[in-house]
Amino acid sequence: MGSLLKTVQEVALEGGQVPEYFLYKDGHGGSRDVPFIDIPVVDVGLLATSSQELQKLNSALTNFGCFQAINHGMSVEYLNRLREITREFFQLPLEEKKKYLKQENDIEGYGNDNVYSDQQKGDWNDRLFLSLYPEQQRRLKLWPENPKAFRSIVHEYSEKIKSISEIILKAMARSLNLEENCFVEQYGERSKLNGRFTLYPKCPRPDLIVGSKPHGDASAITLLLQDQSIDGLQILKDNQWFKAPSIPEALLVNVGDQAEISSNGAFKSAIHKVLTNSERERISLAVFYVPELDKLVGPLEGLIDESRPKLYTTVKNYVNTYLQYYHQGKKAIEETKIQY
Ligand SMILES: O=C(O)CCC(=O)C(=O)O
Ligand SMILES: [Fe+2]
Repeated sequence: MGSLLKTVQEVALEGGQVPEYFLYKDGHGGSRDVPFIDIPVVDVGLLATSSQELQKLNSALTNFGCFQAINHGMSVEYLNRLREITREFFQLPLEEKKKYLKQENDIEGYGNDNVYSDQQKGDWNDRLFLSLYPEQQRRLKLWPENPKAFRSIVHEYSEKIKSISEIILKAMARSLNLEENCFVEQYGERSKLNGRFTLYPKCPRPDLIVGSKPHGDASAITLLLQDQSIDGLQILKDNQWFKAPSIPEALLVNVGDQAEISSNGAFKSAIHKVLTNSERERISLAVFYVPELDKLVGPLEGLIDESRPKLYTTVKNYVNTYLQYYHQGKKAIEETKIQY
């Protein structure tokens, strides 16, 4: 077992028979033939002053588990530059990318899924996973020196995402009538940002192969920069799959399992998946806001009362728990729910 020996990009380039490891039974690649969903658009610049915008945020996170964040202080040209740099990294020769190869049983670096069992099915993507923040925790050896601007632009993006996520977490608290620092304090001053740059190569059998399996994120919140031209991301709402639109100037922000837990279920971790495409490759850049490892994350006091008891147990280092369950095909969030 261990890591896949080849990258998905290599498998895609070789052509021929796709390894069994990627193939689901008929139709399990998911259907493209589903409607788009109108995910609410929230103006981040208005969250501090407009109660209407705050209400919109609350309703989006309650009903969809996500929103499209606009007016966050980054121009579309800047976001396109990040998309470009992501694409450029994956276009480098394999030998160059392999300098940043993820070691077995590590999660940081360039690679794809660790293989834990014979039953496991592979996601059709390669990625570069990097710890972005706090700065002292960066493993610069795994940060590409090519494209040349990679390190500086990703450094700058980390700082921007740090401040945007704090604005959002504070607004989330206020939208629940809580003191604005409730979430950020629970997650800790040294909460982490992890970046996941992903490439979904062209896929020969989109009907049988999945880009990313259905999942909720293990983060508190995730800020996702989607490919500006290729769709593929789908969101589950009321037990139905919908296509998530990509808005060039927006970040798609979703609730992860840990904000569902802290909000005592007021906000729902958005279940999502990614389809594959035979025509064009797709990239994305997800940044996960993850609490400090030794912080206790549980339903906030102000959200527990007689009519709404504590619905989740308090967790610590949830990402670890999440991964253990994930590889057994189970959902960690389900295991944290308290049954009354
Ligand atoms: O590629 C995407 O659009 C989504 C990626 C994702 O869900 C993840 O990295 O957790
Ligand atoms: Fe995700």
